[in-house]
Amino acid sequence: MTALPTAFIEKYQTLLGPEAQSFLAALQAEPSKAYRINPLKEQSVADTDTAVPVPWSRFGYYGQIDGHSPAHTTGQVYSQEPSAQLVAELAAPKPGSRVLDLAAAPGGKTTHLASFMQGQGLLVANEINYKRAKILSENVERFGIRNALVTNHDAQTLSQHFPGYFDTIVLDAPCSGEGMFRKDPAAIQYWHPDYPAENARRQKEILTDALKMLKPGGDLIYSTCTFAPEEDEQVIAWALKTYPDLSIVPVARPEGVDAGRPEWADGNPALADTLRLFPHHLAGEGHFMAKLHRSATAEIDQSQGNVERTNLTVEQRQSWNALAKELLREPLDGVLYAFGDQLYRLPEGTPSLKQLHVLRPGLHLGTFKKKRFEPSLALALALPVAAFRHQYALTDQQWRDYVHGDVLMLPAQAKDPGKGWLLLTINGFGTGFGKRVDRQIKNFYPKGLRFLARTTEQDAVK
Ligand SMILES: C[S@@+](CC[C@H](N)C(=O)[O-])C[C@H]1O[C@@H](n2cnc3c(N)ncnc32)[C@H](O)[C@@H]1O
Repeated sequence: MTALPTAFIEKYQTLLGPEAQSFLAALQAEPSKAYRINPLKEQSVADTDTAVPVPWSRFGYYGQIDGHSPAHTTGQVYSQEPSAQLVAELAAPKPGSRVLDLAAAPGGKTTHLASFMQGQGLLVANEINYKRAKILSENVERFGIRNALVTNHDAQTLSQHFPGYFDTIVLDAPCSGEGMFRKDPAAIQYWHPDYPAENARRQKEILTDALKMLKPGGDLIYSTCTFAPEEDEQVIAWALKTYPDLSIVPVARPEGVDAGRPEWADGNPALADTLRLFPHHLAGEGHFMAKLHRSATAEIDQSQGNVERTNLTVEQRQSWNALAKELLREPLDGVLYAFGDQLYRLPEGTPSLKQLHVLRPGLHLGTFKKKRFEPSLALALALPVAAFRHQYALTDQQWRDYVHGDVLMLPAQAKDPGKGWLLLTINGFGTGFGKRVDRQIKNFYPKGLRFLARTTEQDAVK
């Protein structure tokens, strides 16, 4: 591991006293790996190790996920280090509520929040950086999330669209990343003594904009993956002083999780209700989090909440209806919305999308082509397998061929899966679409996602 900066070591020796030695030693140890299973999928995960649960996470287990495995590609699991798994647990949004994940890429908290929402309500997953927003959007698709808008805005611009709108906001703020030191040695290179203070300035700006979007009576979870008091207790102390309608919600502290340190900020005893996760006290990389509540009587600007309506032409509706009849056992309800040649089903109560930079407005249904409609991968990943009329279960080798982009041949002895569009499954989970023509199954796995999946034997001789 890259050596820790001397100024960093000295800072934590001063803050932690005799405890610093075990903290600094923990930063030299191997990182903890974990993942969450996806409750939006209907079955339990057969090929992952669920022996050791992450104690504070409803869906979390210790262990490493192969990013090229069927379990990962079909969205049954999401890799996320253990301490980060407490953030969405504090939020635990209700199905049907309005939720914002303001700094969302690559999607750890978004996928976790969606796990609580069960496809009901509106989840806005926003990311300022376009490239990262695209990765976020892919992860939303892979996880089978039906009720998310993925947007690409800075916090200030977003706040103008959604005044006083959200019941729950998660601000997993950009930070100095001291809790990333074990996982990503590059984070050590970025660090310098003024880095936490620089980050704190930006965090206060983003938090100011985030709070403009929080309803009276709503909750905001602020979190960082750093240990620096400037970015943790001191930001919350500043927020409590600046916004008298905010208070810290006391939350149960799981074993191994530390209380926040009032003495590292302005001494406000309420700061002891924030949470610190240290790698020398639990198996996780490190995090800080605070659950803030805005009083129900707070007076702030609130959005009028115009709802977006369908914008389909008659031809587009006919084209989708024809495909839906062939593909699905039951019609899909909800507001259909065309974005250029792409068709989406909006999350319930989606506000006006005008002037919003949206990468994914809800569930992607597919693409209008000349005189036909092509279903999307998102549809295969989001709906239960039983929703599709015709399915074909791939063997492991066929699945490797499929994700590689090859045309598949129906074996002579195979049971007739039907003609036309087929949902292809692996281990009982939808993995994409194929189109059956005679004994061939044409491959519709998106070109940008294709990869070479190795067999376990190939991995063994690697
Ligand atoms: C800690 S990461 C988020 C990790 C994510 N929540 C997850 O769990 O996968 C912080 C994110 O904030 C974004 N960011 C940076 N500056 C921002 C700003 N001014 N407003 C909003 N987001 C910002 C970064 O691009 C980065 O993706």
